[in-house]
Amino acid sequence: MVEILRGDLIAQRIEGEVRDRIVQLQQQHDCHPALAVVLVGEDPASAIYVGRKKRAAARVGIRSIEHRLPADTAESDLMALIAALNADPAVHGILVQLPLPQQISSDRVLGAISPDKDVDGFHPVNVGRLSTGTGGLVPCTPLGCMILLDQVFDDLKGMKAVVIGKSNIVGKPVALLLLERECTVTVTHIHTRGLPDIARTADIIVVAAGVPGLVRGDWVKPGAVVIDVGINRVVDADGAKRVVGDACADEMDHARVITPVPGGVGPMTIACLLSNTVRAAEMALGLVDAAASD
Ligand SMILES: Nc1nc(=O)c2c([nH]1)NC[C@@H]1CN(c3ccc(C(=O)N[C@@H](CCC(=O)O)C(=O)O)cc3)C=[N+]21
Repeated sequence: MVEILRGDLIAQRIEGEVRDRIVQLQQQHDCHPALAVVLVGEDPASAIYVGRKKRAAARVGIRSIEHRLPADTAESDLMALIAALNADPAVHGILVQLPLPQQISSDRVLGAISPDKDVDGFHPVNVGRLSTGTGGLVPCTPLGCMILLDQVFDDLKGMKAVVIGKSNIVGKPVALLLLERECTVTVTHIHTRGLPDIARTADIIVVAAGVPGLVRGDWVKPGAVVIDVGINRVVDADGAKRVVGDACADEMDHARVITPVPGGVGPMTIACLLSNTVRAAEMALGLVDAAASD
């Protein structure tokens, strides 16, 4: 019988650890970690995610400062806000919610965030550090996936991992983290020829393709572990709205472990955002080095 790995429960444990570190920072350094969340436009899904991040920050004692800008904001105005947040010593983390409206270049915006405040880990300096295994702030969803795998395995060395999806926010960074742990990593995507056969070779499948139910039961070797990053809003045959992952959850009985959607990777992403914010505050105080691996 497949084990359902409850990310929401592990996220609660991480939140507890983050809360303890914040108490230390407050008592020993009079430091109050703060996260600036920038939301441009009215995308309803983005508004929901930002709301979740704010509530989670409040639970652990992180001050969250929300900046809501209209959908027609000029790139230069957003850049000016980022410059002000970079310069503000009371702000430890900056998150610009993606996607951005089309008149704004997300590459330029992400590149303008100070790498030391880049709690998403999307700045090219942090991408470079990740690719050379020299620390930096690591993207939240990939970090959450690795913590989930650490619940299953003592050591990932020598495992065969297949990543499905090649995005900058999940597929590429999670592949680098798996490689750093000495997995043999194959990065694939929806255009990969023979994808089911490749997936069947995997001990670990991480799927972040944004295609509901892409990974079928017969893509998964018996005993494999499936980390499902997909969050897809679908309408059932009976008209009910549901959130489903990129794997067919009801075809995974022969797998060793699968992460549920919702309640799997999503809550881990938020817990890792909180943990990155505390790490940014610790870095600002000189308590940890940006080059440290944790
Ligand atoms: N700069 C930036 N950083 C991000 O990290 C970022 C972003 N932009 N844009 C959008 C995506 C999406 N994302 C999610 C976070 C948590 C859940 C989450 O907690 N999901 C719950 C609820 C799912 C639901 O019902 O909607 C779950 O999976 O259990 C989902 C999605 C962060 N993102």
